[in-house]
Amino acid sequence: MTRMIRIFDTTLRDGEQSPGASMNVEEKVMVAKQLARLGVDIIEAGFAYSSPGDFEAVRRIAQEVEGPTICSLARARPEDIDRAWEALKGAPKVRIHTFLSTSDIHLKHQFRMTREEAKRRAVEMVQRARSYVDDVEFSPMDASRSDPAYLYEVIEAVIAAGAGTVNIPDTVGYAVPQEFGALIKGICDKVPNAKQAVISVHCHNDLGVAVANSLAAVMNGAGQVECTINGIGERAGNTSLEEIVMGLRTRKDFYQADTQVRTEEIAKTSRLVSKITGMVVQPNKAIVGANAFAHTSGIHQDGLLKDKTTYEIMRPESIGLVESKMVMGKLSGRHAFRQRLEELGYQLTDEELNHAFERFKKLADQKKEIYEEDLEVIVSEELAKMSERILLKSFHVESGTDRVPTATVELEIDGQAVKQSGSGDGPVDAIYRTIAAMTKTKSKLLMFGVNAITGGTDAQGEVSVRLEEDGRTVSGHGADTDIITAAARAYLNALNRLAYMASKQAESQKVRLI
Ligand SMILES: CC(=O)SCCNC(=O)CCNC(=O)[C@H](O)C(C)(C)COP(=O)(O)OP(=O)(O)OC[C@H]1O[C@@H](n2cnc3c(N)ncnc32)[C@H](O)[C@@H]1OP(=O)(O)O
Ligand SMILES: CC(C)C(=O)C(=O)O
Repeated sequence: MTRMIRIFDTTLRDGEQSPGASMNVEEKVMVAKQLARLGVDIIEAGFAYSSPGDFEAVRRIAQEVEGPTICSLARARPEDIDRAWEALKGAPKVRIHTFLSTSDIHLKHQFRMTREEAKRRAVEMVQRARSYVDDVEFSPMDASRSDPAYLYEVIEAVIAAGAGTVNIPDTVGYAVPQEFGALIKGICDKVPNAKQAVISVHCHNDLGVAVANSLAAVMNGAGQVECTINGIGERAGNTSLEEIVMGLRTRKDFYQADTQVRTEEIAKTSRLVSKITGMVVQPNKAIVGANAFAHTSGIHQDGLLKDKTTYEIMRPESIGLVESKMVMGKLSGRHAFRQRLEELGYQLTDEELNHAFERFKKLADQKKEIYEEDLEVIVSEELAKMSERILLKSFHVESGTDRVPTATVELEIDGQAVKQSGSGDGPVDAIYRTIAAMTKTKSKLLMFGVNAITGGTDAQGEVSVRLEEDGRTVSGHGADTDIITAAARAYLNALNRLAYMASKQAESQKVRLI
C-alpha cells in the first residue's frame, strides 16, 4: 500500500537562512500562495519572534493562505512560543514548531545546560505550545550527533507532553544515508510511544546527501519530510522539495510512498523562488535545472525521437514544463537535425540533408550551441542552390509629402514577365503590396528589420523579413545601398523560400501516395 508522506515546506524559514535570500512580507505571502497551489501539507512561514517583519509574514500567511497548515518556528523559550501564537491565532490550521538541542556538543558549548535541564525545558515548552494549539512539532536539534539513548528519552517525553510531530534534524548535514535511515528505524522501533506521533526529518546538504538521507528516512518509517524549493537553506541548503517529491513519485514502485504535491506546479514555484530570492538555480540541478530535460548527444536524441522512455524517466510536463529540449551541437546526429529542420518548416531531400548536416557539424565544432538562426543560414545557403521562381527585373517608386506612395514593379515569375502598379502607406509598403498582388501570396509578414552593414549615408543596408504561410515560417534577407531595393529583395527571397518548401512538401506527399 502507498503511504502518503507529508511535505513540510520551510522555504520561508530555513530557505530564507541562505545568505542573501531574505524576503519581505509581500514576497513571502506571494511564495506561500504558490506553495498552497503546489499542494504542500505544511508551510513554515517564518520565525515570529525573530523580527517584526517575520511576525507580520507569519500573521498574514496564516490569515490569507488557504489549504496548508501554517507554522511558526519558536525557540524553547516562553516568549518565543507566545509570540508564535500571537501571529497564528485566529487562523484555521496552525502549528507551533519548537526546538532545542539534544547533542552534548550543543548542550555543553551553546546552551550550557545539562541533559536533564534540556529534557525538562523541551517538555515544558511543548506543553506551553499545546495550551495554545493542538498541532505542535518538536525538533531535537542536532539529533544526528546526539547520543541515541538520550534522544529516544527526549522524544518519548515530548510525545507524552503532546507533540504530534517529532522532527529529527540532521542540523549540520553530518549523517550519511544508511546511518540516518538506521537512526529513524531506531526511533520508530525503540521509542515506546513513537506511533503516537509523526516522525519527520529535516536534512541539510553539507555532504550533498540531504535528499538521499530523507529518502532513507522514508524507507525506515518517516512520515513527514521537511524541505525547501530549489534546496535553498542555511549553508549548503536543505533537502530540495522537487527532488524528494519527484523521487517518491517516480519511484513509487520502490518506496511504496508518495505525496499530495501537484507536481505540475513545480517549475513555476522554482522560478518564483529563484526570482524573489535572487538565488540562481544551477543548470544541472535535478528536476528544475535548465538542463534537466535537455538532451545533447545524437544517440540520446535519436532514442528520444523514437520513444521518450528511452532516455527520460519523467516527462517534463509532469513538473509543468512544456516539453524536453534537444540541444543542437557537435554531438547531435542526423535524426535530431532533420527533426529540428522540420520544426522550422524545412523539408530537405536526403542529399540536401547530408550536405547541410556536414556544414552543421563543421559549424558546431566552432560554436558551443547552434541556434535556429544558424540552422537557417545553413539551410538557406543549401536552398540558394535552387532555381529562383520569382526574379526582380525592375521597380519604380514615387513618394513624397504631397502624394500617395505608388510602386510599379516588373517581375519574372516562372519565366513569364509580369508588370503591375499599386499603392501603399509608404514606399516599402507600396512595393510589398504590389509584389503580394502579383505573386498571389497568402503569406503574413511577421517581422521586418533594417540594419546598416557599414557606416555613413552610403551604408549598405540589410533588410531581414520573416514570413509565415500554412504553418511554415521562413526568413529572407536582402542587402543594397538603396534600402528600398534591399527591402524588395528580402521579400522576394522569403517568397522564393516559401515556394521552394511548398514544392518540396508536395513532392514528398506525391512519393508517399505512390
Ligand atoms: C538550526 C536552525 O536553523 S535554528 C533557526 C535559526 N534561525 C535564526 O536564528 C534566525 C532568527 N534568529 C534571530 O533573529 C535571533 O537569533 C533571535 C531574535 C532569535 C535571538 O536573538 P538574540 O536574543 O540577540 O540572541 P542570539 O541570536 O545572539 O543568541 C541566541 C540565543 O538563543 C538561545 N537559543 C538558541 N536556540 C535556542 C532554543 N532552541 N531554545 C532556547 N534558546 C535557544 C541561545 O542559547 C542564545 O541564548 P543566550 O543569549 O542566553 O546565550
Ligand atoms: C529548527 C531545526 C529543525 C533546524 O532548522 C535544524 O536543525 O536545522
